Amino acid sequence: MTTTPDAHRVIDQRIDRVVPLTTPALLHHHLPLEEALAEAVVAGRRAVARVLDRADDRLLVVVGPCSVHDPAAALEYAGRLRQVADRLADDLLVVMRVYFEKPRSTVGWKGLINDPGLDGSGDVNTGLRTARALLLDVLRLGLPVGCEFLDPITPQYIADTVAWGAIGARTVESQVHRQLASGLSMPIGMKNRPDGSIATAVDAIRAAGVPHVFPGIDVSGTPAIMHTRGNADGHLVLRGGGGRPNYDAESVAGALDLLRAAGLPERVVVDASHANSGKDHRNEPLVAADVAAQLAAGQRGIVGIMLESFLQPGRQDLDPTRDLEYGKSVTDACIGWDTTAEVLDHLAQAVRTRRATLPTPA
Ligand SMILES: O=C[C@H](O)[C@H](O)COP(=O)(O)O
Ligand SMILES: C=C(OP(=O)(O)O)C(=O)O
Repeated sequence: MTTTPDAHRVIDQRIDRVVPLTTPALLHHHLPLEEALAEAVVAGRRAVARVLDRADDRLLVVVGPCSVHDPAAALEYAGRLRQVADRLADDLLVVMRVYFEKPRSTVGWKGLINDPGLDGSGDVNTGLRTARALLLDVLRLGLPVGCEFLDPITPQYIADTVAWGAIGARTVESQVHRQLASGLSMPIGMKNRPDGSIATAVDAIRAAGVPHVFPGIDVSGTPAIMHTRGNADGHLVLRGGGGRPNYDAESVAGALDLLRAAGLPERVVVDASHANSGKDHRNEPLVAADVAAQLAAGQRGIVGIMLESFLQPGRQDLDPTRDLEYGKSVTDACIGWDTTAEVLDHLAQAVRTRRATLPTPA
């Protein structure tokens, strides 16, 4: 006769502690997306899709800190960005990078949702609340927001505020993330893999473009079988990799060829940071200048650029023995505010030059 094994000896043997997680619905109840903001999100998503489709000849610019660790500094940044975004709105569609989930190569701080205390205490409930509150504040300032979706259940808590999303280089090959992208409501950028493989991101765009069925949670937090429609707004983000950049004209042309061969729209967003900058923020303006030159020379396949930028240039380590410098990244190094404004002006000028040399899109 078989006996039921003692559950305590077989279940959760490596789980130290289980803490109840708030539901998406409860978080939405406490921090609702007001009607005017919902309209702004819908308008933001539509505007991004139009730029991706080249129905709008502006350049999508996803710009902001590598990660948010201090909501006050992020909001100050948003206030400054809003002014520049308004000034350059004829040429640039500015979306603020408001990133709360950090995929790590090995280990490291995993972002504000995972660890809002920056100390490993892992208070995810506070993280989700802080993240959503900041997203609403940025929307109230009048900026669309972009973020990376890393954890497959996080989107139910925040995705209603997001106009542009990314699947990162480390997860672009994951079926879980491709399925997720197929059901997300906003355009999703697929990053090339850390080793530089663009084909993997092209596969991800194709996979996310069709319907999928997978287990998830609904907005009430109940386990649910999600039947998705497919995401037609998937696009490639070139971030360099395998020890070399891929923002130059030849690399861009090669990526557009791959997209064409896969029967996908020929459009790329260039990430000026990560392996394209060699993780040195001082290289970001050089990458942006190269992209600007390609735009000015008439390259219409480049529909967007990503910049890692914050109030102060550079980065700092999270060090519990020292106060953090205000407005400086605790993950990847960022360009500072003054450089950011110069780079955005330069890109806007390049868009105007491209517009002047090409027929207006239908
Ligand atoms: O964008 C941020 C980082 O590049 C990403 O989280 C990986 O960082 P890591 O290689 O330092 O872990
Ligand atoms: C982690 C990021 O980028 P990548 O996936 O390209 O490394 C990021 O943009 O924060």
